[in-house]
Parts: sequence; structure tokens; C-alpha cells
Amino acid sequence: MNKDAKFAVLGGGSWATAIVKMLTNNQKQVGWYMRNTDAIEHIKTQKHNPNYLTSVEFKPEQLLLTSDINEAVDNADVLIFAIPSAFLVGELENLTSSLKDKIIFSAIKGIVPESGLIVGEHFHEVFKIPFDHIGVITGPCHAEEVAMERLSYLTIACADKEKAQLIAKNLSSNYIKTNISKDIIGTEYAAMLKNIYAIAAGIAHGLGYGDNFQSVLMSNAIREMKRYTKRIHNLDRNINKSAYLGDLLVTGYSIFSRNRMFGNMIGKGYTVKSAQMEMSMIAEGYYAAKSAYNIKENFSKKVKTPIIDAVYKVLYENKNPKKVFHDLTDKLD
Ligand SMILES: NC(=O)C1=CN([C@@H]2O[C@H](COP(=O)(O)OP(=O)(O)OC[C@H]3O[C@@H](n4cnc5c(N)ncnc54)[C@H](O)[C@@H]3O)[C@@H](O)[C@H]2O)C=CC1
Ligand SMILES: O=C(CO)COP(=O)(O)O
Repeated sequence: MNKDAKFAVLGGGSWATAIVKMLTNNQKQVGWYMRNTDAIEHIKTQKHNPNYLTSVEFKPEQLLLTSDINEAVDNADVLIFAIPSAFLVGELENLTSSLKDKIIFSAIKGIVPESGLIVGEHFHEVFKIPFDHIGVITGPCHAEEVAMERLSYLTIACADKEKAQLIAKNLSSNYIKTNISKDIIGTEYAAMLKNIYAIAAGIAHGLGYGDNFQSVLMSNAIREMKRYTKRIHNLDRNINKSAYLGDLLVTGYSIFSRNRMFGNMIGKGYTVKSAQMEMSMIAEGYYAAKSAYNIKENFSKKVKTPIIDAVYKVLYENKNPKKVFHDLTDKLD
């Protein structure tokens, strides 16, 4: 593993901006691909992303900004994808450069809707990237708190420990601590599932349920996550670790969570469409609810997922949230 590996971040949203900030603490130069050419010009002249985490100041000479995905890929060894899952396939359609020998890390917390695969699996299946060249960057970590340099912990999962250590080292700083993990499948599924549970927490809040119920919801959510991830990939994992329970809690409770915010609007009576239009950011759990529901419907041996089912009914079957959550309360303990 080349210790001088060059990094590129792909994406122009809040998480990509936060990751670039973390990397610039350790790398002389970081590649940064985003579609928006106006934003690129703004970063070059005004030193900050005009649309996301505007308080984060960059040194433009440290950034290799480009709106050409191939240029970013060609100039880097390690590619960190932070494009929302719903737009990943569209972005990858522009790719003509080879991904062979590249190390691909996903910071995306979702399922690729077109393939129904988590991002690592998608790169493995579609681009034939070997699993030891694929990894996951997960939280609990909100981009907004990285911008404020509030102490945060990341988990870096990869089958190849050396690669996980390299990524961890390059993201670390006085406000970022890192753990490494081998559970690439489990951490990725957990990161996708917790977004659905955060939507549930938001709906419950919007409907007027209080903290007492929220804690029961979260307690049931972690058990549901454990059952689901075990059925997907039966590994002896400690579901109480930060990458699983920690990420569920921060997304379920934080004021920065877009998934919770989205759910809250639904609980308050917004339609799905109007809630999405109201938000200038992505709630991955909206897409994940459909994919996670469809995946588990195809499990040969059924797994009990009352919370995913409830969110799916509200978002995709246009069922009344009040009635669905009333029914859900009888299924929790
Ligand atoms: N924001 C956070 O704190 C964290 C986010 N993540 C994950 O990072 C991924 C990216 O999310 P954020 O950066 O937070 O999103 P965001 O909501 O901040 O930004 C959305 C991004 O999507 C782009 N976009 C919008 N429409 C598009 C289209 N049609 N085609 C291509 N791109 C389009 C926007 O230009 C923008 O770059 C998600 O999977 C999210 O779950 C993971 C950990 C923390
Ligand atoms: O993954 C996250 C925190 O770890 C971000 O969650 P939201 O997308 O709900 O803001």
C-alpha cells in the first residue's frame, strides 16, 4: 500500500465538503470532483463552498477542483464517493476512465436504487472491483459538527486492514478520532437502515409522541437492525458499537439529521413531495425505505421489521402516519 497515495473526493454536498476538510489536515493536495462549475469557481475565489458548510474555509492551492469526474479519477489512487445514492449511477455514467487498481471508499449511506445493492457491493458487481479494494467510511458524524470541529468518531471498514489504517490516518485530526473494522457489509447496511429509523423518529416526533416513546422506538430499532444485518451477513458483530448504535442515536436525535427532519415534516402533515421540496438536502432514508423493504420481502426466512414496514407504508403506500404509528405502538416492547 502506497503511503503517498493521492486522494480524491467525489461529491459537492455537505458530507463531501466535510471529508475534504478532514483530508486537507493531512494531505498537501486533495482532488475534489463536483458537477457544479459555479460552486467550483466560488471555492477558488471565495475559499468556501457556497451551498454547503459555508463556514468551512479552504486553501484553494490545496484543492484540485474539477467538474470532470474522469480527471478526478485519473489523478488519484483513493476515491471517496460522497454522492447521494440516488444520483450515483447517473454520475458514474460519465465515467470513461478505468477504476482498475483504484481504492474505492464509500461515504454514502444508502442503497443504489437501480441495482438494489449497497454501494460497496455495487462497485464490486458492476465495476468488478475486488472487495479488498473497497471500504466504507461511517459515523456517527454529522458534517455540520465537523465544520465546527466538534469531537467526532469515524469508523473505517475494509477487508484489508492496511487500507483501512491509511484512510483512518488521513481523516484523523485533533477533532476526528477513527476506529477500523472488518465488517464492511454490516456497517454499510447499518448506515442505510439507521436513516429509515431516523425518519420513524421524526414522524413520531411530528405526530406528538414524546421522549418516552422515542426511547422505546430507538431500542426496538437497534434490535431490528441487528436482526436485519444478521440475515444479510451473519457475522459476530457488536451492534452496540458506535458505527451501529451510535449512528442510529445521532441520526434519530440530532437537530442536524436530515432524515429526522424529513420524518418530522411527514408527521406534521406534509406530503412526501412537499417535504422533499422544502428540504434543500437529501434524506437518504426515503430511498432506503423502499430498497430495504424490497430486499427483506425476498428473504427466504422472514425477519421481523415493524419499523421499516411502518415507514414504507407511510412513504410508499400513502397510508395515514397517525394510524400506521398507532398500529406500530402495539408491535414494540
Ligand atoms: N451530511 C452528513 O452529515 C452525512 C452524510 N452522509 C452521506 O453522504 C451522502 C451525501 O450526502 P450529503 O453530502 O449530506 O448531501 P447534501 O444533501 O448535503 O448534498 C446533496 C448533493 O447532491 C447533489 N445532487 C443533487 N441533485 C443531483 C443530481 N440530480 N445528480 C447528481 N447530484 C445531485 C447536490 O449537488 C449535492 O452535492 C449521503 O449518502 C449521506 O447519507 C454520511 C455521513 C454524514
Ligand atoms: O449519517 C449521518 C450522521 O452520521 C447523517 O444523517 P442525516 O443524513 O440524517 O443528516
